[in-house]
Amino acid sequence: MKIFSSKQLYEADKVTIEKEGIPSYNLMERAGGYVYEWMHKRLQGQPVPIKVFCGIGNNGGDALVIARLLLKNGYNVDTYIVDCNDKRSTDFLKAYEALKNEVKKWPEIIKGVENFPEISPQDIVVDGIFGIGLNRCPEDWVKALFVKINESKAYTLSIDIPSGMYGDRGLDKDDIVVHSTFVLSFMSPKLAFFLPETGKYINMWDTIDIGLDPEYLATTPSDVKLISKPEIQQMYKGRSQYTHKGMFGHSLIIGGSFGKMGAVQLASKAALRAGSGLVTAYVPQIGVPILQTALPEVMVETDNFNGKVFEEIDFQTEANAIAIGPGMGTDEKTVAAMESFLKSQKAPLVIDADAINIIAKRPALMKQVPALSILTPHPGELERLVGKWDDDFDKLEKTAKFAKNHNVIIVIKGAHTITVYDMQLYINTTGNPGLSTAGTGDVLTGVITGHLAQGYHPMEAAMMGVYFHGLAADVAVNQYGIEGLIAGDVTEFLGRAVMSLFEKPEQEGAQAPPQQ
Ligand SMILES: NC(=O)C1=CN([C@@H]2O[C@H](COP(=O)(O)OP(=O)(O)OC[C@H]3O[C@@H](n4cnc5c(N)ncnc54)[C@H](OP(=O)(O)O)[C@@H]3O)[C@@H](O)[C@H]2O)[C@@H](O)CC1
Ligand SMILES: Nc1ncnc2c1ncn2[C@@H]1O[C@H](COP(=O)(O)OP(=O)(O)O)[C@@H](O)[C@H]1O
Ligand SMILES: [K+]
Repeated sequence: MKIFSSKQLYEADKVTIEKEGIPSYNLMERAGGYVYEWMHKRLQGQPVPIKVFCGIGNNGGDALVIARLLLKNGYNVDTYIVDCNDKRSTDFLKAYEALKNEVKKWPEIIKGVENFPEISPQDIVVDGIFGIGLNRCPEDWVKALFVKINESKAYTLSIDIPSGMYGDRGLDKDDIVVHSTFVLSFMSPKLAFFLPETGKYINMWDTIDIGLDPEYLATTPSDVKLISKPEIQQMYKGRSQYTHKGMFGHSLIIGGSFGKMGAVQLASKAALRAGSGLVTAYVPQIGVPILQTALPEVMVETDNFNGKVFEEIDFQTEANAIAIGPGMGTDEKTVAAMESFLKSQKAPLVIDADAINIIAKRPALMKQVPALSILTPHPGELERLVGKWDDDFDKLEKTAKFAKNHNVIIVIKGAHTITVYDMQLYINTTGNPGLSTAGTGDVLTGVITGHLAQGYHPMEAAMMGVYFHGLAADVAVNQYGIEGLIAGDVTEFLGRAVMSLFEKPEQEGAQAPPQQ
C-alpha cells in the first residue's frame, strides 16, 4: 500500500475536483459522511455523549459535517469551534452554514481556556481541530485543550490525523498531540503514524476511501510503502515437488565470541527455519563444541587461533549468502579480520550488530561493503552509522541518503521496521513489543540470510525476513504472551508464520500495538 505525502493528497484532491467537475465541498461531505457511517455502524444509535471539536480549516469542516449528520440522526452531540485563527476555509464555512440550516443545536465557540467544556471518560471525542494543514505549533490555550482531551481518558476519534501531529515532519519540543484511540485517515495512513516519536500517540488506525481520483492514485509514485500480506504473497516463491537441499542455498553465519555464542546459534537456526538448504556457522574455536552440541543441523568452521574472538575469517564453505556480526565483539583482532574479509567479498552480505559497530568506527570500510548488502541496525547502531538526528523524519532522510550513497539496503529495526533502499521506504506491519527481548535481532539476521541464500533478491530477502520475523512473533505471543516471548520462540514459529500467508484474508488496515 502506498503512503502518500500531504502534498500528494492535496494534489489528489485537486485532480479529483477537476476531473469530476464537482465543487470541493462535495469531497468534504463525502469524507464526513463516511466517518459518520463508520461511527453509526458501531454506535447503533446509542445516546452516548459525543463532543465534536472542530478547527477552522477543512479538518474542522469535516468534523462539522460529522456533527451535523450525528445530530440529524438523533445522537447526543455537543459541537465546539476551536477558534484558534481568524481565518476560515471556504468549505468550513459551507459546512457551518449547512449545520446551522439543518439542525437546531449550533456549535459553541471556544476562544480560550475559560470556554473549555468538561469532558468525561464516558464521552466520545471527535478530534477535528487540525488535519494535515497544521504548519506550526498551536497557541498555548489550544495545546491546553489537547491536554484536557488527553487527560479526560475519553474515547478519542481523530479525523485524518491526530490534531497537533504534522503529516510530513516531526514534532518540535513544545508540541503537544491529541492521543487518539482511533484515527480514521483519508485515503492513506500518514508516515508519522509509523515513527516512534509520533506513532506512540496512536492506538489504532484505519483508512477511509473518499473516492479520490483512482488514476492519480494508481499512477503517482510514492516514496513510502506499507508492506503487508499482499506484497509478501507476491514475493513468496514456494517449492515444487522435485527439490533437494542444494537448491535452497547455503547460509554462512559469521559471528560469536566468548560469552556471546548464543547469537550465532540463534541466527543459524533461524536461517534453517527460513528455508536455507544448508547452514554453516563460522565461530572462534571456543564456539565449536557449543554450536555442534546445540545445533546438529548446522555445520561449523573456525579460525586457526585459540582465542576468545576471531583473529581471521577464512573458510571453505561455498556460501550463497553470508551474514556477519552477531555476537562477534569489536576486538581489534576481529576488526582486522573483518577488514580483510570485506575486501574479498563481491556478493551482497547481511551485516548486523558488531559488524555495524566496526564499520561505524572505521567509516572507510563502507567502501568495501558489496553493493546491495543489507545492514540491520537497531537505533543505537544506526546512530553510530549515520550520526545523530533531530527527529524521526530527519533520521529517515539521513538513512536514505547514506543507503543511496553506498548503494546498500538499511533495515531500521524498531516497532515498525523500515527497510530503506534507493530513497524508498518500506514499512513493515507485523511484530509486537514481545520482540523487545535479547536475541530477536540475531534471529532476524538469520531469517534474512536464509531468504537471501534461497535466491531471493536482497530487497525481497530483507522485506520478507522482517515481515515473517514479526509475524512469527505475532503468532508466538498467543502461546507465550508479550513478556514471556524469547528470541528462540520467534524461530520456532517461523514455519507457522509462512503457512498463514495463504490462510484467511488479512483484516483491512493495520493496527498499531497497544500503547502503555
Ligand atoms: N484529499 C484529502 O485528503 C481531503 C482532506 N480533507 C480534509 O482537509 C484537511 C486539511 O485541511 P486544511 O488544509 O484546511 O488544513 P487543516 O489542518 O484543517 O487546518 C489548516 C488551517 O489551520 C491554520 N493553521 C495551521 N497551523 C495552525 C496553528 N498552529 N495555529 C492556528 N492555525 C493554524 C491554517 O492557517 P494559516 O497557517 O494559513 O494561518 C489553516 O487555516 C485534511 O486533514 C482532511 O481532514 C477533506 O475535507 C477532503 C479531502
Ligand atoms: N515493540 C516492538 N514491536 C515490534 N518489533 C520490535 C519491537 N521491539 C523490538 N522489535 C524487533 O525486535 C528486534 C530487536 O533487534 P535488536 O535490538 O538487534 O535485538 P538483539 O540485539 O538483542 O538481537 C528487531 O527486529 C526489532 O524490529
Ligand atoms: K484531527
